Amino acid sequence: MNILIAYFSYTGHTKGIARQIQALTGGDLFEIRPAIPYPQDYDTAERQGRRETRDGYHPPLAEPSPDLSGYDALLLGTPNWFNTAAPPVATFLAENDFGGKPIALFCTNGGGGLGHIPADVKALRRDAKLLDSLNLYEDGGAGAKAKIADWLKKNGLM
Ligand SMILES: Cc1cc2nc3c(=O)[nH]c(=O)nc-3n(C[C@H](O)[C@H](O)[C@H](O)COP(=O)(O)O)c2cc1C
Repeated sequence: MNILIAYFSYTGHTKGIARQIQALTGGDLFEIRPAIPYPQDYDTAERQGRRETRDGYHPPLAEPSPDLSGYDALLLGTPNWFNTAAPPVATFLAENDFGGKPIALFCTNGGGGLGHIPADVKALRRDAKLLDSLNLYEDGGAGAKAKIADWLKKNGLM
């Protein structure tokens, strides 16, 4: 099975999870990066993120997405930003047609869990066939690998 692992990460937690998923599945990694990176100062980035999520803004991305036609499933990673997906992930979703292929979300958060991320993803892409989502606190801690493996197995991806 050909798997694409696409993710956005600001402070590195979601990136770390994406790498662990890559090690377990052998899938291809794609980092979703906004054309203009978020400011390094956390508070400034938070203010910008608050504005963008409130306005439903889709920031332009730095690179075009890989050709999705060769993949059987998409594992899509985002931090919880104000209970929704980070804006670059919203751009990625809005710009890409998955043709009904399965999408499994993985999310890292600061205590708010998945928020309404799955429902928001579904609203952006009505054609999406959403599998079970994975939800980890910050970098997932010591138990992350086992949780990731369980989630992959439950979704038939490992
Ligand atoms: C702009 C911004 C908004 C955030 N909003 C939330 C939130 O609403 N709920 C929550 O649980 N965590 C929130 N967080 C914390 C992140 O979801 C959490 O630290 C996550 O693991 C960061 O992933 P990353 O390191 O891949 O960027 C927010 C962080 C940022 C920068």
